[in-house]
Amino acid sequence: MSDLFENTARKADSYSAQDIEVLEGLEPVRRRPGMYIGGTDDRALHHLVAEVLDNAMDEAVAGHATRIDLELGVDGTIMVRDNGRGIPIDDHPKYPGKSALEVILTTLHSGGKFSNKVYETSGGLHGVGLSVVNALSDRLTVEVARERQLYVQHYSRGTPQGPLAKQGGTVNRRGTTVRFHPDAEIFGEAARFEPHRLYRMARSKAYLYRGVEIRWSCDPSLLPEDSATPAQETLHFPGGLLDYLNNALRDRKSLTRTPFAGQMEFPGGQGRAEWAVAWPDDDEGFSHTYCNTVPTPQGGTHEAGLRAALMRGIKGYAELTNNKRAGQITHDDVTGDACILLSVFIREPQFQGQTKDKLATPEAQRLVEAAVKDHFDHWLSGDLSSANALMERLVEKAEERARRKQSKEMARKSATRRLRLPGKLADCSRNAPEGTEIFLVEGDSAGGSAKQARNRETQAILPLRGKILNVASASVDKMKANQELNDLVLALGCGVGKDFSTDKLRYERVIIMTDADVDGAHIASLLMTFFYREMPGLIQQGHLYLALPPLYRISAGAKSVYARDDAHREELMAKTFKNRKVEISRFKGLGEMMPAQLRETTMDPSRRTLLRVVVPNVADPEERAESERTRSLVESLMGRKPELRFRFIQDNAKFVRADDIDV
Ligand SMILES: Nc1ncnc2c1ncn2[C@@H]1O[C@H](COP(=O)(O)OP(=O)(O)OP(=O)(O)O)[C@@H](O)[C@H]1O
Repeated sequence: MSDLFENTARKADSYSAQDIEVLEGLEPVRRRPGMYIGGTDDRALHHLVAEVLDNAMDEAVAGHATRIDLELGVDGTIMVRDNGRGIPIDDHPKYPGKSALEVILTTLHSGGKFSNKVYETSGGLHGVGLSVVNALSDRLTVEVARERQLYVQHYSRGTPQGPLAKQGGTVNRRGTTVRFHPDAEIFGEAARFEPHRLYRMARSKAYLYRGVEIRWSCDPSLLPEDSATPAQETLHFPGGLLDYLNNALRDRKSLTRTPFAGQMEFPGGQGRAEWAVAWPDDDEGFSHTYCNTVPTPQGGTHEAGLRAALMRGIKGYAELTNNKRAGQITHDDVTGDACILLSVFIREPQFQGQTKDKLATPEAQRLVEAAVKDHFDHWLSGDLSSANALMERLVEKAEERARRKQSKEMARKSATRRLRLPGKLADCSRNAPEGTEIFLVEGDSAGGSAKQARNRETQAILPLRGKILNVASASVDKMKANQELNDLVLALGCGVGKDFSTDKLRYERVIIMTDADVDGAHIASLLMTFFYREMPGLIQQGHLYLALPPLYRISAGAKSVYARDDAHREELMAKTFKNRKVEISRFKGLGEMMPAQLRETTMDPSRRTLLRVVVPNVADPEERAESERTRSLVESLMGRKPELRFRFIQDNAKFVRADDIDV
């Protein structure tokens, strides 16, 4: 033991300035690629291409390039070429003797998109994309054709392999070409680009900006035999997002004669939005949104703006046509099953993270909503038969939902009547399970206090008499004959074993509330074992909780506080009542507490602490081993030794994650 302390002490001693690393240049990218491209998996690998393609797109959207080539070579090399201005190759004023190109490729946060001077709206904004791709490629070559000269520089893992070299004159060429091959040290030997993903990426870029032609090509040997992805295609869509939508829908039927599509400049040169929305008859919707041609798979403020405009338009139309049935239509009815394409171009967008999955610019919501709203109103009133067909479907959806809800409530009510609930259950008065809870308490006297302490509307009490049967060591017949367990199953309503279904669960939360002593812990563990074996779904879906009643009341003068256990008591005495004379009373059980105390400490949702009971999920490969461990632990603990059980509960209580604690 003392050796251990000495070693630890020595380690602490030797922790000094020399342990503090400062990562220079592109080293942090290679050391922590996840921070820059969200991981090293397939998605991250393809993100490299997006970074380079986005630069070419920015150049096109800014009006300087009209053509982009994207090529996947047989050895997995990517080439992106544009006919734009070309990355500047003159010396950078801050780094004499180094070209701007080299600075861009070897320095994080260098770029021309921090202001709106060179690019009005751009997908790039952090000035790291190209340097990150460079850092994570074992080979990268840039060619820049500017002012009739071709310049070339080679890199490997972020380091230049020679100076920027003049390669001679070019008459017809201009623009930037980047060729790179991802580093297997980072992405693994098996990492491969998937042609169909790259093709789709190129195609959506072409849809997003009509002014560009993207030439896609890939070595045919890389395509699977029956692949729908072409080896070569020139992508150019003068119809923009409407082309995109028509292509995505193909011959699926829509509720309206034409999709709702349009584009609009934002006032004051703040950018613009383009959209295309269809409501397919089959209700199989999707939503693809973009900002400055960067896909935002998690949506964001621009998408929220579009959804709000559509919702407001529908509500307005319902009012205009005096449609009384439309009152219950929700956002989800309007846009949940729609096919949505939205592309915005705005200055200085704010995204979440370098992979830019979600747009966070707050104004985007207002801008998009205002841009779309009038168009939508006109569109609805311009084709009444389409508008009415759409309204009819939305009303149907809302009514269907209301019917389902009602029948669920009815089922619960009639189930209550039919079931003849156990006589000792003090049920709550609310009919729907949402927001309700049932407390399983130990014995009639605790049950009495709990009944007085509860909120009648949402809290039900089921007192269980004495120790319930230990299901881990009982036969099925014995279990079926057990009155306490039968009452419990009846009260919950959700069935048991194979018949279990959370849909029928009569309460949102099932809370085990036993005394804060060894006996209480034993009963709690018996109940948990029962649920674990007979209603595992109840635990997996997060319905089972443990209440944490106090064991002590500590008071001095008018002030009193409650402590869960001995350690908590000591902590409170030291913190709250330093050197003061205190009176400590120990509760013999919940039945001894005043209802007001029980409410305040254990039952009132706004003041209590609950522990959610969690188990590893056997269906999840990563949790399977852990799940197996839990199973054998329960089996072995629920046999003969109460002390072990008590420890089991305490240990588990300690391991509950913070987000599982419901205060
Ligand atoms: N194809 C290109 N044509 C012209 N300039 C380019 C091109 N690619 C990159 N650049 C210049 O290099 C700079 C740095 O590019 P990089 O990809 O590293 O970052 P970014 O695009 O500014 O921002 P982000 O990190 O968000 O992608 C750009 O801002 C632009 O000035």
